[in-house]
Formats: sequence, C-alpha cells, structure tokens
Amino acid sequence: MAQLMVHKNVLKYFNKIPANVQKRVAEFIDIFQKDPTDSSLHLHSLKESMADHKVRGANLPSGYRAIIIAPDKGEIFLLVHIDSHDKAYEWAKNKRFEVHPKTGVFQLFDVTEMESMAKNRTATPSKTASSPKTPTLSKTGAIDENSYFLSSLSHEDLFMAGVPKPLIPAVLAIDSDDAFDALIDYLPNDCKDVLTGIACGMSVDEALNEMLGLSRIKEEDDVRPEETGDFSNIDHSASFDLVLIDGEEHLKEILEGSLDEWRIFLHPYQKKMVRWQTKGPMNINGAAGTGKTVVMLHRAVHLANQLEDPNDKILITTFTTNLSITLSDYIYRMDKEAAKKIEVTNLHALARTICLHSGWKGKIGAKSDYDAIWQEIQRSLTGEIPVQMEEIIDEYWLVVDVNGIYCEDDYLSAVRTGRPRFSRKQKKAIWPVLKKFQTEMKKRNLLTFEGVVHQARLAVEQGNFRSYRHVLVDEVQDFSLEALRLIRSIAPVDKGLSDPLCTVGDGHQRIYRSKIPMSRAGIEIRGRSRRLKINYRTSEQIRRYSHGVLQGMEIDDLNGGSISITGDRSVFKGPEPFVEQCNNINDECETIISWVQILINEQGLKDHEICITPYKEQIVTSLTEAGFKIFRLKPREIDPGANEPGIRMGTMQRIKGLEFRAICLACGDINDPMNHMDKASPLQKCERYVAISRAREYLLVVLSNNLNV
Ligand SMILES: Nc1ncnc2c1ncn2[C@@H]1O[C@H](COP(=O)(O)OP(=O)(O)OP(=O)(O)O)[C@@H](O)[C@H]1O
Repeated sequence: MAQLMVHKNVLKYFNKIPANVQKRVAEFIDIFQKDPTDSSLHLHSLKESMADHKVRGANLPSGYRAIIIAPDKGEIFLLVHIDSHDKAYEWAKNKRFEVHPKTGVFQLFDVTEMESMAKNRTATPSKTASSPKTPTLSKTGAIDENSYFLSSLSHEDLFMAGVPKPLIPAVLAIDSDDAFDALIDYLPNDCKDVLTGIACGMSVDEALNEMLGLSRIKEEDDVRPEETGDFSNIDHSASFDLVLIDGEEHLKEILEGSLDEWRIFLHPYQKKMVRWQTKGPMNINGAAGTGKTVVMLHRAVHLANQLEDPNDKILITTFTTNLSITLSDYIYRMDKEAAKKIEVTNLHALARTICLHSGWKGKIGAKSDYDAIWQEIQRSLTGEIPVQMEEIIDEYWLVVDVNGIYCEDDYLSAVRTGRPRFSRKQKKAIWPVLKKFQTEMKKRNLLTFEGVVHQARLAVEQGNFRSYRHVLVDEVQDFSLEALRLIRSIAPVDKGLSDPLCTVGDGHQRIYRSKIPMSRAGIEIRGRSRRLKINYRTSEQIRRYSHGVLQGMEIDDLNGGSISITGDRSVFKGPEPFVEQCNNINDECETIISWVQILINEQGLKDHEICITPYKEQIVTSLTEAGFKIFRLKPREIDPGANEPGIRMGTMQRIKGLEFRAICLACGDINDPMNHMDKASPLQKCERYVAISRAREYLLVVLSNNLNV
C-alpha cells in the first residue's frame, strides 16, 4: 500500500501558509494514505518542466500547489514542498530528489545552483580565495603543498562518500577552504558531514563511519538501493529529513507544530545509537549540544516499547535534579505508554529511595554537622600529624568520600588525581583521622551524599532492591566512583541480557568532580563507545569559541582515553561571539543593556530567550531600571519558558541542561576567575564551557579591562 513521507521543509513553513490551505493539506495527506489514485488529489505529472521526472504537482486551494515525488520503484511517495503555484514550481524546477546508491540516504539538491555557485567563485575570486591551501597527502604519501584536499580524491571516492554523481564536478572544482565553506551549504546534509570529516583528515571510510555511522561493508539490515529512484526502503534508510506519517493523530501533532524537531528528525548517527543493540554496557559521548540526551530519550522509549515482561522497568538517571525533572516531562510527552515503564530520577533521589527501602533510618548530614565533627576530631588529636588539618578535610571529601573508601588498604591504593603528593608514610599517618570522621558520622546516624550512594550499592548487591531491565544514565561525567558502582549494580550487566546499560556524557562538561574511568567501577565500554559530532544547539561560531576556552586541556573519553574533536561541526552558522572589555561595573551594565536592547528591538528575541550568567545584583537593578523584566532561575525549578516573561538570571551551574538563544557571560568583576583564563582551574574552564555552550545564536562575553583572558 502506498505511503507518504513528509519532508522537514513542509513542516518548517506550514504555519506560514493560509489556514484553508493548511486544512486541505491535512485532508490531502489523509486521502493519499487511503488511496493515492483518488481523483480528488489532482496529482499530475510535470515531466517537461522539471529536472527530475519524479516530480508531481497537486492542486490545493487559493492557487497553492504541493510538490510530491513519485518513486520509480517502491510505494513510498514524498511530500516535499508547498507554496503558491509559481513559487512551488520554480522551487522544484532544478531540484533532484534521489536516494544515493552507495549510502542509501535520501538527498535533495539543486545541480544548477551548485554549478553556478562554483562558476561564480572561479570567475570572481574573492579576497580570501587565495588563502593558503590546506596541504594534503598525495597518493605516494608525500605532502603536496599545492593541492586542495578534494583534488586528491577521485570521482569514485566522492561517489563512495555519498556525493550525488551530478554534483561531483562542482565538488572537485573546490580549491580552497573559503570555497569549501561557501559551497558546502549547497550540498545535501550527509555530504556536508562526510566532506567535513575528510577535510579534517579522515579517509572516506572513516568519515562515513564517524560522521554518519555508515560502513561500506553492507550489513544484514542494509537497505541501500540500486538506483536513485528506488524508494522501497527509504523509511528505513539513514535519511535526515523525512518522516513517515503514522496515523491521523501523528499527522495532526506534526502539522500543528506541537512536536519539537528532535522528536521527528534524527541524524543518521543518532538513529543508529537509538537502535544499537549491545551485549554489554555502551557509552555515547559528544560535545555539548550534539544531541546525546535526545538519543538517550529516544533509546529509552525504543527499549520500553520492546519490553516483553510486563514487570520489567527501565531506569533513567542523571546527576542533577533539574535535568531529571525535564527528562521525565519529555518522556511523558514522547510516549505516554512507554512512560509507564520508565522511571526517571536523579542519582541522589535514587540512592535515598534504595536506602529507605532497605530499612535505613539515618539522616544526610549538613555542613554544620560535618564542621562540628571535624572540630571535635581536631581537639582530640594527641600525636603529631604530618599534614595540615585543612588538607586532611579536603582529602576526605575529594578522595575518600567520592571513591567510597572505607579501609586503609583501599585508601593506600586509591587514585588521587589532582591532589598534592602524599608519601605512603603520610597516608598511613592520616588514615586514622579520616576513619575517625566515618566512625563519628556513624555514631550520629549520619551519612554524606556519597555515603548514601555507598549504602544504596550495598543494599542492591545484597539483593535488597530490584534491578532494572535497562538502565540509562545522563551526565555520567559527573558521577563519582561509588555512583558508577551503584549504577553498575542496579543494571543487569552480569545477567547476559542485551542493552543492560547506556551511559551518556561529555568530559568537557565535568563540573562536579575529577576524571574516573568507567572501567574502575567494572563498567566495560571498550569497543562499545561512540561519539556524536554534529552540534544541533550552537552556531558554528559559538561552538568554536567554546572549544577555545578549553584550550590546553586534554578532554577524556570517560574511560581513561582522550577524545578528538576532529570533524565536529554545527548544523548552522551565526554571528561571531562579541567580547567586550569593561572598566567597571557601570560600564558592564551599560554594555549588557545595549546588547539586550539590540537583541529584543532589532533581532526580535523575546526576553525569556536571553540569559545572563553569572549575575550580580547591580546587573539586575540596571536592567530593571532600564525597563526590562527579570526572571531568576532557581534550583530544582523548571524554567517556565515562554509562559513566564523575563530575562533569565542564573548561576552557571543552574543553567546546565538549559539553552537560550542568547547568553551573556558576565565576568566583568576583576575578582571573577573567568577573567584570568590562563590561571583558571580545569573546573572553572569547564564551567565556562558549559555556560557558553548553552547559547544557540548570540554570545556576549563581558570582561574586566586590561586583563589577560
Ligand atoms: N536530530 C535533531 N534535530 C533537531 N534538533 C536536535 C536534534 N538533536 C538534538 N537537537 C537539539 O539540540 C539541542 C541539544 O540536544 P541535547 O540536549 O540532546 O544535546 P546534549 O549533547 O545532551 O547537550 P549537553 O551535553 O550540552 O547537555 C537541543 O535543543 C535539541 O533539541
């Protein structure tokens, strides 16, 4: 039976077309799904006037036309565009709508447009077109200083890389980075990704694999067609922009625009990660904004819909409470039935629930409890201790507590990354003091947060709490060793079941603790760790700026190795970040006010789409006096979005997990560590990275004057 897939294009502009046309489109899709030959559809061929013989027109009211692509083979038709008569046909005239025979990806491209762009560039070389060419390896392996990387590729290589045959000559004519930057926007999305990978030094095979998740070797479920008009398997292919309409309700939701884009269209690599079946724990990493959380949500729903035993449950857990609240809401909106089988909770709530379930009646200590115990210990010390008391306290929180250490042997062999060097003799001397803190806590029936996590793990290991069929963890970079052990114990890792554990994280965003390879907690992800490279949140300009902040830091892959950001790119471009030096707080406030005014008055942003972080009271006062409404983001409270106007004010930790069209990083205070990035700690750099990477389009960084940044 014929089916209809709708292109992202149609949905993007759907609310701009008149209401009577919108109504008819919904009816049209409905009738088409039932009977594509129904004469009321007025589907007609446009062979002569179109570059692609598969293009059909369909009449809509008020002189509007729908552009439909009829397959040469298969029963899936595509609705790709809607506009007024002339505009619709002009749009379709030179376009091709093809499935690439080598990659199986659906591609929409305009040969004439690409050729004329390429020709214009050679006819009028720009100022920058003569910039130095990127040296490439010649076939003999020697560096050829004079050739651009694309010229070392053959026609066949480019075809293998997924470039449509008619575009290959124009791609081969690209001879500089500037030309590449200018022309890449005219290529189908998959080609942009793969060629970016190749431009960064990947081979064709590596680029296909790392950027799209495709391999040249055909796998069992491979759905690549033999010819460009074969749409038989287009619904299962690695396409970006097509959605198969699944019933009337789905159609209604999609057309009304109530579904976010990420719920409908996944990148091929994201799709692959959603459905990837593994025999052991798997990990997905990627820089901020690459859609890790999106993948995890889709994966959870996918797994929930496959559960066979009605008693089986899935657990999603995260480090921060804010994020777990958001995730729970998303899951419910994605699939209400699946949501019944998925529990979403943050790590500490999970640990507390397990402890309470297993009979724990203690309390989590407060800072005042801890201070009192340390003071008592200090008073009771009799002999000489070779380390200052402050150092011992730090040692407790940064080494003993987070690593779940309860005996001397474990302490002596603990990994103490980032801590001052202590000799074995010193460690042996301070262990009794560290242990005394634990004893005193126990006497008072108190636990630290990490202590609760530890108790929870013991309870699970002793069989006092259920294990889940699948466990998915977001923000895993912020999990302590004990927390990782808890996760491992609650997931069916040792039961030989498929897909026991999926962790998602990013070493760039570690703001709560130091690196801990997952293997130390017995979570073996070697060979089952993948990296997402395509950034959906941030413009290319902000993405590059944010990575600059981390310069000099080695970013880990969450398992003891390091990652490469080679080939990372954003799906859209935007204005360059604006960095402003200010003399004093008044200057800073003025800069921020005029930036906000431009965004609202000239760029059309709403106030809730702008966030200032970290914020000072003077900034709040100045903005209020200038007539702007302010909304303070509080811990554990969801950002109400458009429902509550006001420029968002939040700490850098609070805005983790959120995103805004515009962010101002307000570090105008001379004492702000942000002003001294050369001296900033890895943690401070990561915090800044997290804050900056929440910005989608606009970034303002306000610094104190004359300081090294
Ligand atoms: N396939 C997609 N299509 C459209 N938008 C997407 C897609 N995937 C992700 N996004 C959008 O990109 C943004 C970032 O996604 P997400 O939060 O999943 O990324 P992340 O890698 O988890 O980021 P972070 O690590 O910073 O939390 C969100 O606005 C999301 O809606």
